[in-house]
Amino acid sequence: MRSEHSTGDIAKCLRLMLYDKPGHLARVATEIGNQNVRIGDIRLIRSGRTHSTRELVIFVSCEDQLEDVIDALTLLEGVIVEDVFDLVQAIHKGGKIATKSRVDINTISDVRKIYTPGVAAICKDIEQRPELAYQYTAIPNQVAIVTNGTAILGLGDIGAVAGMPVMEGKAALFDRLVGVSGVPILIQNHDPQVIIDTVRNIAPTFGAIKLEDIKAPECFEIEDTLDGELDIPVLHDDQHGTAVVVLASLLNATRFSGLMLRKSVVGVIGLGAAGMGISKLLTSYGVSGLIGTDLDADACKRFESIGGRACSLTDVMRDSHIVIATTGCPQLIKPEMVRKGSVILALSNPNPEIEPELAVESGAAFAADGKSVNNALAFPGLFRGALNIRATRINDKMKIAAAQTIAKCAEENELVPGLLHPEVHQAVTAAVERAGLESGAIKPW
Ligand SMILES: NC(=O)c1ccc[n+]([C@@H]2O[C@H](COP(=O)([O-])OP(=O)(O)OC[C@H]3O[C@@H](n4cnc5c(N)ncnc54)[C@H](O)[C@@H]3O)[C@@H](O)[C@H]2O)c1
Ligand SMILES: O=C(O)C[C@H](O)C(=O)O
Ligand SMILES: [Mg+2]
Repeated sequence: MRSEHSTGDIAKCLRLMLYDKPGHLARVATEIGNQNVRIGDIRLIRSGRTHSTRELVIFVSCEDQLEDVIDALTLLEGVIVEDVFDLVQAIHKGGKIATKSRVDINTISDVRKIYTPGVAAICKDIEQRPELAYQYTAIPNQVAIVTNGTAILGLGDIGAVAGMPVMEGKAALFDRLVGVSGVPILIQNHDPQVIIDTVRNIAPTFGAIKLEDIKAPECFEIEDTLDGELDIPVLHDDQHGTAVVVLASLLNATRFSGLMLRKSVVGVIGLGAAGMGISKLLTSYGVSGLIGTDLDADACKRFESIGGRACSLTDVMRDSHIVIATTGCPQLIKPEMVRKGSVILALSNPNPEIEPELAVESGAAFAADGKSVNNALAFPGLFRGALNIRATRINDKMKIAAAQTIAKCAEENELVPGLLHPEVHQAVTAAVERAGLESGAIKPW
């Protein structure tokens, strides 16, 4: 019987002991399908004489649906549900990152070279010529990922420690995609001055600073002050990484739909960190028809100070060719609000303001959510490129070059390429290096 639940994206793993005879696995799969549940990987764990054990990944929408699947399987002859576990929890056990040695330590002579007394000579060399730290330490490849936990995804102020899994995720992507060592720094404090002082004091450890999930308006003061004071790049990913990937997707969306981006009315819903970062980069790119809305009057004022026009949510939805939502409010955009032929980027994570499929069913020409239009397409190459040329900052020319490159890497009819596209991060790195060198974003040594 078909379940009343929708198909979901919570990944669970079932460990099943099954009769090992032809067709039995198919019956199990059919029963799971009858519950409106998709199946992912299937792995053979143990093969016995009469029974085998398999692990099946399934995607459910809620715990009740999982219970329905288990109940249905339990009723099938020759099926024993041995275990059920949550794949997301499983992958987080022990954390996702670690600091590892890059050198072999096999003999005591190795120890004397990498550690005391040999290391002292390197320390003295760096004392004499500080720039040698860029040759003889990990500093130029390390990026601090700094949060105070005030805007973790769209979950709000859940605290810095609760945000650690996101910071570890960003660090894991840094390593995997561009070989940068990302180091989470959790600062449990709301006072912008404390964040500024802390980051300034630890900055010598790093080649760059990535601010993450710090809410508006504090994020603006923190970034502006640190950017002015430090001679390494300081970039708030939620503002600028997001802006780059939005610009990339709009370059493609307007190409596909025949709109002219610079002449389009772009409506921004949610004028916090992401909304303002996006608005500033679009303005710098030459978009002049920016309208926007926020529940907070000060956020609207800030938007107007950069040339946007604040109005109501209804006005934004009615008047915009392109709508970009960054509010953290799932389902804020109702189907009846969607303007025919518009482009809708509902970017809040973990859940968008409107599901892209629903937006398209409701008349949008293109729609995407924050899982695909995600700043992880931008930040690895932005930082890798800046570190490679020892840039002192990541300027708008570098951001626009990154966006144009991401847009070019997309396949026909894709707004942006997949995150694991083999070339995108290398291509963005090269574009950022070029734009940084051409625009003088480097410090003379
Ligand atoms: N896809 C991506 O790459 C990406 C990147 C950054 C942020 N985001 C998402 O964007 C959302 C916001 O993040 P942020 O860092 O900008 O947070 P933020 O707290 O700085 O800003 C959120 C803003 O939305 C406004 N807002 C809240 N509810 C609203 C409503 N109903 N109508 C109008 N405005 C409303 C708030 O007043 C605030 O100004 C989060 O869900 C986050 O996951 C996505
Ligand atoms: O973390 C993400 O997936 C993107 C972005 O930085 C966000 O805060 O939502
Ligand atoms: Mg973020």
